[in-house]
Amino acid sequence: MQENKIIKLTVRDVRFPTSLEQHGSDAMHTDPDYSVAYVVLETDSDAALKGYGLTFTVGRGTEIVVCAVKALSTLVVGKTLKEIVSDFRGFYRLLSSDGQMRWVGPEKGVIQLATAAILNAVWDLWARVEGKPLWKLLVDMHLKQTMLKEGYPAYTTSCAWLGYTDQQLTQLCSEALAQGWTKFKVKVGADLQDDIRRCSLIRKLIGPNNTLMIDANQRWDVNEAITWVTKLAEFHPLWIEEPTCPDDVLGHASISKALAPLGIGVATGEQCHNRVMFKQFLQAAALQFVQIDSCRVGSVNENLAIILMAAKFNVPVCPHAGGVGLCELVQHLILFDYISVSASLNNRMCEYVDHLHEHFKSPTIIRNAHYIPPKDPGYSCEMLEESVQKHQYPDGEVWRAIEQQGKQ
Ligand SMILES: C[C@H](O)[C@@H](O)CC(=O)C(=O)O
Ligand SMILES: [Mg+2]
Repeated sequence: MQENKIIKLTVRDVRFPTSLEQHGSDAMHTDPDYSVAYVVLETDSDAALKGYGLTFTVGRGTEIVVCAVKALSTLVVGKTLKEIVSDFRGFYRLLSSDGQMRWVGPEKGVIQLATAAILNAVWDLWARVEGKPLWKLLVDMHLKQTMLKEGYPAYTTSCAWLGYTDQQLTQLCSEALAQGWTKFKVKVGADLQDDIRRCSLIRKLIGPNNTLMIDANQRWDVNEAITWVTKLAEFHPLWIEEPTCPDDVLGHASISKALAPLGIGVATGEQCHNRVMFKQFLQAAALQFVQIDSCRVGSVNENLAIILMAAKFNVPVCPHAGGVGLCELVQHLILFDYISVSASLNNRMCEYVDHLHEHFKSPTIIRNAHYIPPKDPGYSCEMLEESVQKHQYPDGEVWRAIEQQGKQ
């Protein structure tokens, strides 16, 4: 953005004689003349570029607001737009909390109306500089910008699949740490001693401040889940995922209740078959992390409903993406959740597994353990035709080769 130094502020008292025809009259304001204190900001960059702002008044008194605008104008003139918008909160406070002016407010009455007129002009100027109507500037700003710049936080499951050896686990986890990953999911549930060893290994590798999650893929019954996870509590997992049968809403509620004092939440959703199930899980406080899945329920439509319900219950959405193509698709949904629904990254992250992306036309882009918003049109579902042909079952060359090997 250009600097756009504000070099001049003019303010005028503009009144319309609406009282003559009783337009706008009410029980208390019987003779309003609709009026504005009208502000124009000029910049040094382009004579045609101006910011226009106003505040509404009802006739007499507008001159007092005009005076207040003039009194505040010294806080604006001489500042660059860049300076203002890079610390808009600071600028807002400068205007609303000026050490001497605030006595005739603070943040109310004439001084507040004057502040509104000036700030409206600054917003107008900014939107014009960006070439957007204000609503679009607002919609696009911050959240979307943050996503475009930093991406959506991801966690990795690829270091600790259940079938990996300790050596693999150590190597993959060390590599992931070096790449900037801070959140790790470990598969558990088959053998408690193995789980203790693997979780201890990972916790040592990642240190106390990184995040660990555990995933049992429905292996236990309810009481078993509680006992087992209690024994893993010393590794401080953020959540236990799919502790039991994915249809057992009340079972999940019992597990949630039992594990809450240990600071462990319950995550589920990858096998939750529709929005009604999610509704019940949410109503029963049976989960603390909603794991939407782009391919389990009825596509975007049903996932939007689930995202909105999660927001209503104030439960974070942390999508499931362990599979082929799931990362590609679900990244769109979690960006929607952040930009248009939750506006929060608190306890939120999207799963990432580092497998098979090379078969997609627009594979996910991960930078510094964050999903970078996809730019290509569409839902990122398109696969490379060559990959599809090679992997088509049972006649694709990959499967034919495997079959041949089996026969030898
Ligand atoms: C069979 C899948 O890999 C499953 O283990 C994925 C999963 O549970 C997850 O990513 O979470
Ligand atoms: Mg899982």
